[in-house]
Amino acid sequence: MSELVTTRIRATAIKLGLPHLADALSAHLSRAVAAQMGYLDFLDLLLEEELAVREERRLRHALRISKMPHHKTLDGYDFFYQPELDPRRVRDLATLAFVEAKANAALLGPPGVGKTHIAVAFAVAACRAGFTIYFTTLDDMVRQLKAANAIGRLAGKLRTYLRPHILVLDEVGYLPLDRDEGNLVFQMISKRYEKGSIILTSNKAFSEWGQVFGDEVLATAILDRLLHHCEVIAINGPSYRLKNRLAAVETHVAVAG
Ligand SMILES: Nc1ncnc2c1ncn2[C@@H]1O[C@H](COP(=O)(O)OP(=O)(O)OP(=O)(O)O)[C@@H](O)[C@H]1O
Repeated sequence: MSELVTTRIRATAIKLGLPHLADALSAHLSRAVAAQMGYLDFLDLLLEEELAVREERRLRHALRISKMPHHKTLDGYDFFYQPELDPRRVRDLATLAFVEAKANAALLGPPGVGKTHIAVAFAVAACRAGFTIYFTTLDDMVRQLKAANAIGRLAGKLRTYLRPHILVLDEVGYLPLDRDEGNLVFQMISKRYEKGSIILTSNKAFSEWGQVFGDEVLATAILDRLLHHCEVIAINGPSYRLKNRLAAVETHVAVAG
């Protein structure tokens, strides 16, 4: 192909918003010539690669704006460390049927068992599948909603938590809320009810949520909406944060003995 035509295709690709195709054209041409590729295969290769590059860019952007603290996946989760947790159940949930159904998932258990890890793994899988995610701790969300409410901007701020397909609500129960704060959480949960998924993590049993939200009636109303369509996973095991420390102590005891 003449240099003139290549230059024209590159310019057209840029005008059409296909910058990767423009960049990679020469390299692809050489490969196509070397492999004696047919016209259709060549076009297929160009379009597939443009799509892959776009998808990668979309994913990077979506992960960045999700505010997730990391992007861990189930591949990095050691199920042997939590033998009471059924890996099939967790992997089933990672297929995201509950997200399609606009249902919720709750991960309950003591500190360090990997509740956030698994919540993020679900969210990363969902992000790959094209769902939008927003990650927050309960405490941070309440602070943001309170500040917005104080200046008459509650409705706008609520939208941050209502818009994404999935809201990851981390660390429910770590700090108790007063009744007004609990009420802000209720507003968010009732507006999301059957409209979008919440994946939450909590170190408190549902029976203790009255203390978390500063009011038994309010906690019941929140739980009623949250649990109507909800997958609950309880992880009862040791903290992974202590794994190496416990192993070191055991070695020390064995050596000393
Ligand atoms: N079974 C596991 N396999 C691999 N890594 C794990 C496992 N469990 C936890 N971790 C890791 O241990 C650290 C703590 O886990 P994570 O924050 O998910 O726990 P958590 O249950 O949410 O704790 P907390 O309630 O204190 O926030 C993270 O780095 C996480 O990736």
